[in-house]
Amino acid sequence: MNSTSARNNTPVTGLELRRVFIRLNGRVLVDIDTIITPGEIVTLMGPSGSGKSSLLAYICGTLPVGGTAGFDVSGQVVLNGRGLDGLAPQDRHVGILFQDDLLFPHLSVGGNLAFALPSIVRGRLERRTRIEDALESAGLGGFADRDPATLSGGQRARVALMRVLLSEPGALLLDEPFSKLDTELRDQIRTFVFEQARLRGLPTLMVTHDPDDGAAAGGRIVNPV
Ligand SMILES: Nc1ncnc2c1ncn2[C@@H]1O[C@H](COP(=O)(O)OP(=O)(O)OP(=O)(O)O)[C@@H](O)[C@H]1O
Repeated sequence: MNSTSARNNTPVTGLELRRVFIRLNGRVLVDIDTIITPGEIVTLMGPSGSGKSSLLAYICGTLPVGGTAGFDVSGQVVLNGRGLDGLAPQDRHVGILFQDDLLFPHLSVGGNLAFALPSIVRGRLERRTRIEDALESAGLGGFADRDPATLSGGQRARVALMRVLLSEPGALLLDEPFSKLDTELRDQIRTFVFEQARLRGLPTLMVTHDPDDGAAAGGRIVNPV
């Protein structure tokens, strides 16, 4: 399924959430219809249990749908003109950053990043160069052989972001990725994440409880319903 602008027939770029409804046991958790444009950061705010993470899971293709305890969903998710519904999570090209950095403890920093590189990037040298460039741009030049356990919280957060970006996503989802960082670090990492999202023109949807995150993003603030 393709998405085109009615006016000039050019593909719509960005992340479109078309009349997305998510219900759980008859309760409407999400009712949203919006387009997040390239480089735009939209903040999704709402109380605990209001369906924010469920919406992100739906976009990623990991929401358990149907069955006795499942969610009931309708609508469409379209990324840069390509419909995502029905695609496996790994085929959607949507990157997500969570509250926990989820770095693999048994791999080096470089090993963690290598894991994310698209398989089309072949050749040891090319892979190594991409990893080193990513670390350099995160202010972590020379960290490839480090054990993640020896990194600070801020360094780990930067590696986690680079791991997502190396997978070359078409959109970025942020599920409260700053909430476990202390205030000063939180400001730094938040600024870095937003800079990278804008630099790469990624439509970005950020879930948060914290109004400061929304203010720092400086964009639209939406609610699940
Ligand atoms: N796998 C699941 N199976 C059944 N119910 C679920 C599942 N995941 C979440 N829920 C329920 O769906 C509702 C929405 O949860 P969700 O995690 O999307 O909310 P949230 O707004 O992200 O909450 P929080 O801010 O606390 O993370 C809650 O009532 C939750 O208990």
